Amino acid sequence: MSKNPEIGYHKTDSYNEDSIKAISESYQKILTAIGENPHREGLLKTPERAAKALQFLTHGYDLDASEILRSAMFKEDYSQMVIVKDIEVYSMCEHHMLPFFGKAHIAYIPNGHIVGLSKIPRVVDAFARRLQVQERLTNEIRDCIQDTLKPAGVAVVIECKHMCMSMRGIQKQNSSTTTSAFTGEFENDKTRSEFLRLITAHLA
Ligand SMILES: Nc1nc2c(ncn2[C@@H]2O[C@H](COP(=O)(O)OP(=O)(O)OP(=O)(O)O)[C@@H](O)[C@H]2O)c(=O)[nH]1
Ligand SMILES: [Zn+2]
Repeated sequence: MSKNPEIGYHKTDSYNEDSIKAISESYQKILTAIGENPHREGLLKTPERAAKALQFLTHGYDLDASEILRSAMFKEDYSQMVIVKDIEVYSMCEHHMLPFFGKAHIAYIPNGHIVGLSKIPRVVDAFARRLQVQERLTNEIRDCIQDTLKPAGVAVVIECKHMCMSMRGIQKQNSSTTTSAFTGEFENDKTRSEFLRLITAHLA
C-alpha cells in the first residue's frame, strides 16, 4: 500500500500480498473454529475477501497524516475559524475489532497558513482506519493538526456508535459516545462555545 500523500488513501489494487496471504490463512482457521466448513462453495473465497476487507479497514497504518497536511498548506492571511463538519468516520474498536462509526467536526484558527480542505477528512481517515479507541482517535487528529499546521487553535468533536455496544455486550442500540479535544484559542470558553454553536447550527 502506498504512503504517497498525493494518494492519501488506500488504492484497492494495491494490497500487500504477503499480508493478505497471512490474514487469509488465519481467517480459514477462524472459519473452522466457529464450526464452519471453509471448503464449502460459498466460503471458498471468503478468507481472501475478509483479508482484503481487513487490510482496507486498517490501511491508516500506512498513511502519514502529517505529510498529508503538509502536501497542501498555503500561506494565507485569514484568521477566522475554519470548520469542516459532518465528516464520516469509520473505525474499529481495538477491544473487539468491531466497527464504530459516526461523524467528526473539526475546526482550526489559521496562524499564517491554511490547509486544503479535503486534507482534514484525509487526516481523520488516516487515524480512523486503524484499531482505535475513540478518545485516542480524537487526540491524534487534534495533535496532528496542531503540530503540523501550527494554527492558533484546533477543535475536534467526534460522535460515534460502537457496534460492540449494540450488536453484542450491553446491547444498547441508541447510545452514542461524544469525545472532544481542544488546543489554543479553543480552550477559551467564548471561542469553544462559538464552535459548538456552529457545529450544531443548520445554516443551509
Ligand atoms: N473508552 C472506550 N471504551 C471503548 C471503546 N470501544 C469499546 N470500548 C469499551 O471497551 C471495554 C472493554 O471492556 P472489557 O470488560 O474488557 O470487555 P467486555 O467483557 O467485552 O465488555 P462488555 O462490552 O461490557 O461486554 C468495553 O467497556 C467497551 O464498551 C472506545 O472507543 N473507548
Ligand atoms: Zn469494542
